[in-house]
Amino acid sequence: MNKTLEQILESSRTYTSEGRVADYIPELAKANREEIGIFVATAEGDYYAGDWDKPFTIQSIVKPIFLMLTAIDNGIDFVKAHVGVEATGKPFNAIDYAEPLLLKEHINPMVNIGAIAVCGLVKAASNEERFQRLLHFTKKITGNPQLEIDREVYESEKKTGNKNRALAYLLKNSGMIYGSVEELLDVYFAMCSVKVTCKDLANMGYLLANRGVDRSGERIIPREDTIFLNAVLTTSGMYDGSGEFATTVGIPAKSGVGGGIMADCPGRMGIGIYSPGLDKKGNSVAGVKMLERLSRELQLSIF
Ligand SMILES: NC(=O)CC[C@H](N)C(=O)O
Repeated sequence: MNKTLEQILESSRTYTSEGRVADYIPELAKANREEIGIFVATAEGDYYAGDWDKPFTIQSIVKPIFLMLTAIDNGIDFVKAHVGVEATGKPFNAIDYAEPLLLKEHINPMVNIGAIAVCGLVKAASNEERFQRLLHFTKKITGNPQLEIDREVYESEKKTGNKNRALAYLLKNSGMIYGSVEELLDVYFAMCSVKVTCKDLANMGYLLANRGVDRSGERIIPREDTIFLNAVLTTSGMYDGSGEFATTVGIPAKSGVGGGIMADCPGRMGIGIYSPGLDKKGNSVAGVKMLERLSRELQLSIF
């Protein structure tokens, strides 16, 4: 299996030069687009190749974590009463929500506006507690108690994240954020800046693949929440590239503008990917290529 991963990685390496690193968060522009890594976590063991241990910020892959903890805290019916599950077909940071569309059923939790809303539904007495709970939960589902925030990326996004600020105020105006907007954005920016590796993402994917039970046998997420989450990831985890990704790879996955992709093949494996060169939609170019090849090689598509 390590040999297969090595081959897939090497044959996808040329695609690293096709992508562009994200620069709308200035600190992310420092990423080296030649880096490329893959990690696969299975019940039998771990397999990896390339820069699987290079840290990068989790960015949008935190969106399923918001959704997971909110679902655990409040139940799926509560979540569905606050946000929708239909793919928007729009870029992840779209702001062109006509007023009639600013209703919960049009707010998808895998794009920025919905993720900010869902972040605010995580149970906590204060936003500081909300952040601590989310970080603790992220450590648990990645199996990595050392996770920390990349302060530079956090400050960089906090300083320049005015579009997210605008989205959050739209939510506030529509009654979808309850407390302080700025404090909630702070939680959102800080959680997008958690530093992870391919291994951390693969462990998170493994948990989803294994219906919420980790490798030590401990149940971390209720089974029905993993089914809900995998369905949402399959239909909207790759932003407005989700349909194409379903046809070429065919497994639940979530990408982030840091260059990471977390994917899982239910019943089989969790996968963590890293390569920071992105396509126009914000998905890792070489990362998607590796997943296409892995899916073909191991017949991963769930369809
Ligand atoms: N697509 C992404 O990874 C977006 C996350 C990023 N922190 C943002 O809000 O813009």
